[in-house]
Amino acid sequence: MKIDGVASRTIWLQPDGWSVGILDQTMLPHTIVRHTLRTIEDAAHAIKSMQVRGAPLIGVTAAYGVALAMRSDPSDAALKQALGFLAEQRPTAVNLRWALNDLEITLAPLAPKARAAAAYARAGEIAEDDVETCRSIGAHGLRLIRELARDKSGEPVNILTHCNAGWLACVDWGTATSPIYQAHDSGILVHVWVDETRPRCQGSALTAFELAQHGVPYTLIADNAGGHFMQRDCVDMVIVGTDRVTACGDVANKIGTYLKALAAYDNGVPFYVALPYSTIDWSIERGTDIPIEERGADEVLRVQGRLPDGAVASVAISADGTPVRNPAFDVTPAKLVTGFITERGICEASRDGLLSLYPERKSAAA
Ligand SMILES: CSC[C@@H](O)[C@@H](O)C(=O)COP(=O)(O)O
Repeated sequence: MKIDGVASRTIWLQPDGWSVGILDQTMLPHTIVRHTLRTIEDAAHAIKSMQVRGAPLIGVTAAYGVALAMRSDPSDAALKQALGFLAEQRPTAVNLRWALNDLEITLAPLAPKARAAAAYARAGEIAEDDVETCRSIGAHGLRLIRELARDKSGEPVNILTHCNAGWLACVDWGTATSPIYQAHDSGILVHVWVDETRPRCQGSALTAFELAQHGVPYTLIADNAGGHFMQRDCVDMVIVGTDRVTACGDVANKIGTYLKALAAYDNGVPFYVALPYSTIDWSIERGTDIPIEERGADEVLRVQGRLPDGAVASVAISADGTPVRNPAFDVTPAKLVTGFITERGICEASRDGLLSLYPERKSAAA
């Protein structure tokens, strides 16, 4: 997708052929800052500090992190350490572990001297695969939006989304936003309700930014406003992303997603979750078994924004010493999800639904 009219990705190999460029998402929307990752520590820091974030992008960054590690030490011990170190940076998005597992399977059988080149090649493939996967998610989701548009008599289809499951969370296109971009590009009128998504404001800082850059009409709303707009018939569908879907279809996503799903259920609004195959955790049955990341109190106690003089600053919004809990994700039970939009098509949010699209998993999931 584009920033200021220039085709951009969230992560790329630099022209030197080994260091890795990223867009720093902690500085958006106020400043466009790009960094270069040169070591595994740089990659781990980028994931932990959320310079890169979003389930698919975390996975791609981890893959490049292994490549950077193999460049300096391709031994068995270094490989094991790199995989363990990167895995512990963020616990909920299963794509991180999925990518590391893939790299382990690719690299472990190789002679150490072959590992760095193989790791770069595989990281590049994972990145390209993510682009194609997200493009396909969009093509399938577009059918749903097109159907809704038929009943709108020229009015826009109103889609609510939570957090950022856009191209900034992936390499390109996004998961939840890909159907929206493809609908917009094919001339269907769409309008997006963008949840602010406290505490880190991925909605106001990132989703609003990327929709504006692509020219998609949107309105930013406070997190608590979604239910109100659903009651007033202002939301035709909800599309969100996810960090992990269990084998029976429970969905972990950014904190607050569950409340949106409840409101959608109560108001008969279709609630779709867009995801790539790498987000399905076939080893977990119930959403309650998904590890939920707890983040620092400052994210709740403070907000970051731009001051009148243009400087970006963080300010306190609560009294010093205020006790805080800050779970970064919640779980939406499958029964509240209308369907999954995947790169293979759309299915019911259930074990049978998932297996209808991924029949090769039948023996593993039995
Ligand atoms: C396609 S991204 C899907 C999810 O990763 C996204 O909705 C989300 O919750 C991101 O959380 P974040 O904490 O910003 O990494």
